[in-house]
Amino acid sequence: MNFLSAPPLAQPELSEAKIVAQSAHDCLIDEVMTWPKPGLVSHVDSGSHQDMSVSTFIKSASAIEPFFESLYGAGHRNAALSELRRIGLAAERAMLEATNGVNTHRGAIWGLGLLCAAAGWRARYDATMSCGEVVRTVWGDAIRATPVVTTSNGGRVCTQYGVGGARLEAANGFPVVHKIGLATLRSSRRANPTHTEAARVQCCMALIAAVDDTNLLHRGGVEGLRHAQESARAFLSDGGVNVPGWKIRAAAMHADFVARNLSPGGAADGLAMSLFVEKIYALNERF
Ligand SMILES: CC(C)(COP(=O)(O)OP(=O)(O)OC[C@H]1O[C@@H](n2cnc3c(N)ncnc32)[C@H](O[C@H]2O[C@H](COP(=O)(O)OP(=O)(O)OP(=O)(O)O)[C@@H](O)[C@H]2O)[C@@H]1O)[C@@H](O)C(=O)NCCC(=O)NCCS
Ligand SMILES: Nc1ncnc2[nH]cnc12
Repeated sequence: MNFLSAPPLAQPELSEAKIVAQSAHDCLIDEVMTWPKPGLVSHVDSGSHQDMSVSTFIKSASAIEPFFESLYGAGHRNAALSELRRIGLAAERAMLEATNGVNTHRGAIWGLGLLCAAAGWRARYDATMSCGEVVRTVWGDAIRATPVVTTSNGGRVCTQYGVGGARLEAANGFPVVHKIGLATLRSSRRANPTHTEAARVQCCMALIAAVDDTNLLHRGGVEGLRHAQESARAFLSDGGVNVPGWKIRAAAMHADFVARNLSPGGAADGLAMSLFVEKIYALNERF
């Protein structure tokens, strides 16, 4: 259906919006409760971070959940990016209040927020499109037209190193989330349906190998990014989580990233987003 000629506005089913927001929240929790993720915060330790722990992430995830519901509603009424931005900025303020000023989930608010809006849009207009395709088709041009913020860590390194970062990933419809993250989760689950944490670790490693993560560039420059990507590729080509001893190898990689102060925050967001689209497509029949 052409969404510009859609019938008069219908209110989204409240339960759909709540289920989607709760799913986004649960995926953030599943992400942080995954170990070993190199350099990242988990229930085991705080990785390369001094100012946050698992409890900071749990508080942050609860604080931002209501905004995912609003973003679903905004997508359902085909709102412009400026409206999504207003809700996203309010979510960032709620996150900072809950964490005493620590940036836990800015990238996740952006990515999961747009995907929640896409879930609302596709529930109303065209459920055959993936959430990523919806983001690209409906809001992609507006995202591209938004100037790069030169004051954020991500914005600065995007300008310095000529990478696209979180903005371009979104404008392109989150190809890495769908082609790498979701694909890795699905193949890991097929290979070993009961090893749920191992599937998340494998997904995180595949994303580290593929993403030009602006957090890695911010903390380690090009050398840090390359080291992280090569370490993740070596982990995967040595059999990843499908061979005995994988946890020891992943834990050693975690210790190496901590020693180098590297943190792939963009890949962590990508893991939460991959878990989210997997969940949404599985729930699809209910919507
Ligand atoms: C357009 C925005 C995404 C702004 O992005 P920008 O690049 O300008 O700025 P950042 O906020 O610095 O970066 C965005 C975060 O996205 C994650 N990320 C990194 N690389 C990628 C990638 N290649 N693809 C996708 N996502 C990526 C990453 O998030 C994680 O890191 C955060 C911690 O970062 P930081 O504070 O820098 O971390 P530290 O290393 O600890 O810093 P120091 O202590 O050294 O200072 C954490 O939140 C993770 O989630 C990047 O950081 C967008 O945010 C925006 O415009 N928002 C406005 C609201 C809006 O329009 N919303 C729309 C609908 S919701
Ligand atoms: N688990 C995690 N550790 C550090 N940064 C993150 N950004 C998103 N999730 C993260």
